[in-house]
Amino acid sequence: MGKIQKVVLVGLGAIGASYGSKLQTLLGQNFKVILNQERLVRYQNTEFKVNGTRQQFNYILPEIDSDPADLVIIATKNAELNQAIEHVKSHIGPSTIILSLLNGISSEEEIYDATGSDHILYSMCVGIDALRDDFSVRYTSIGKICYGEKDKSVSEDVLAVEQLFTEAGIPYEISEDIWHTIWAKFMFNVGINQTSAVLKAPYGYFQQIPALHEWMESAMYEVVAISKKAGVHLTEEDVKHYRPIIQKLSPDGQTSMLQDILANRKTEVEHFAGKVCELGRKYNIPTPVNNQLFKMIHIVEKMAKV
Ligand SMILES: NC(=O)C1=CN([C@@H]2O[C@H](COP(=O)(O)OP(=O)(O)OC[C@H]3O[C@@H](n4cnc5c(N)ncnc54)[C@H](OP(=O)(O)O)[C@@H]3O)[C@@H](O)[C@H]2O)C=CC1
Ligand SMILES: CC(C)(CO)C(=O)C(=O)O
Repeated sequence: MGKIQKVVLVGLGAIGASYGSKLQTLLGQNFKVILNQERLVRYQNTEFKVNGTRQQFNYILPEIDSDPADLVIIATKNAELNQAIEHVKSHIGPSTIILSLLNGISSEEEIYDATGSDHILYSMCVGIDALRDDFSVRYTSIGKICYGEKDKSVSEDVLAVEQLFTEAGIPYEISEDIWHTIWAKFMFNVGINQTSAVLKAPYGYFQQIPALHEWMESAMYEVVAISKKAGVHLTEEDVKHYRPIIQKLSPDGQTSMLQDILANRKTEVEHFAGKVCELGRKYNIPTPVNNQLFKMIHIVEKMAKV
């Protein structure tokens, strides 16, 4: 892969719009956002703002016939991933790099199953406190995108993405062991996203209330136990690594799962507690905290519909 010139994004939400606005500024017409017909009507008639600045995104329909993109970025929620893959498929050629910014530990495998692509870089973003309110996205910290090859090689694809992110001003880190990094992030989401969603607690409460912090970490330690059986070997150090990161987040900021609850959207609980409980059963490891969180979040989702 030479220089990345054409980028396609699917998922213009909190994450997609935050990083996408930087790519839009760098690439102009060579940065496209895929929307299906129903979304196109909604988005075309509305101003889209990131941190208060109007964005002129170039929207295209999934079925538009075009040359493959150099890079496809997927930034939907997990529940929308299958549909998003269908929407971008016609933009994926034999050398198109694919980057999935979704939380959880399964999106890259799902993308591989659906596309058979050999150019999927494993990735995730951290430290970003983006908030979405319909067509307005705001963040105080853009965090960084961590990515890499699952086999830890520094491939041409890795270097091409590095050049793009540098030119676009997107903070990034080429992870030495991206699979470990993704699992560590998964552990963090299992803790903070789920407890924040149940208590409707923005980050400020996690910064100030030790008992809440402890409850969050009790959910994370269940992931640590499972990771050892799964060959990833998270440790207490991985849990502690997130403590200063929480302190730096905006006190009013909300996890993506809390944002989903407040906006009456389906959450990603199946990909967090759901996955932990599934792996706990597989490896015979008790997961009482996540069992409760799984039930509670489903109840909270149902309460929104009553
Ligand atoms: N928000 C955050 O701070 C963080 C989120 N994450 C992770 O990043 C991922 C994305 O989260 P987030 O940005 O918060 O999610 P959002 O819900 O804000 O954004 C998802 C976007 O995808 C769009 N979308 C869904 N399906 C399609 C489709 N088929 N075609 C085109 N667009 C589609 C949605 O459009 P519409 O609204 O029109 O339905 C929405 O704009 C999640 O896995 C989350 O866990 C990771 C780190 C931080
Ligand atoms: C790490 C955190 C909590 C914010 O970047 C996140 O991944 C999310 O909100 O889903």
